[in-house]
Amino acid sequence: MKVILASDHGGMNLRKEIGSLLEEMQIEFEDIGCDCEDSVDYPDYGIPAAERVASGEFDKGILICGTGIGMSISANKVKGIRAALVHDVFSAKATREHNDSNMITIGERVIGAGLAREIVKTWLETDFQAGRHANRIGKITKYETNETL
Ligand SMILES: O=C(CO)[C@H](O)[C@H](O)[C@H](O)COP(=O)(O)O
Repeated sequence: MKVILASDHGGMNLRKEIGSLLEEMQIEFEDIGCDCEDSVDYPDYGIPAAERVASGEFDKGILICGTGIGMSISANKVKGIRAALVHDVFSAKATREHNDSNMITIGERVIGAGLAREIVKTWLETDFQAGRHANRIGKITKYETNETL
């Protein structure tokens, strides 16, 4: 599995923590920044990361900003991306099983590093259940490709 990791200035510390987790889990990943002391704009990191997941270069992506919301909005503008904003372990599992989310977004200003690590670990280790959930994702994909439902 190949993972891309990005944040704005509001998510930089948690991004480094999640990078350490990925190393511990021996998961291949690329950290595209930011390397910012100053303020940056989350779409400048979230959209390029999402494009690289949508293209198939990476299997999954993890995006962090202050709340996770800006990154979620940005990533979900990219066709083929299902970015889930998650701040609890139950949702981390459910969004893999039900939504086949290919990106997760987290807010460094919302939860602590310990919970964020549990969330990411659960999210990476949970498989999509397909079945009825695949039909629902198929409808989203159809809408994205301008087909009628
Ligand atoms: O997009 C966000 C809010 O939905 C992110 O949390 C950003 O990190 C945040 O807006 C940055 O805020 P700042 O006051 O510029 O540090």
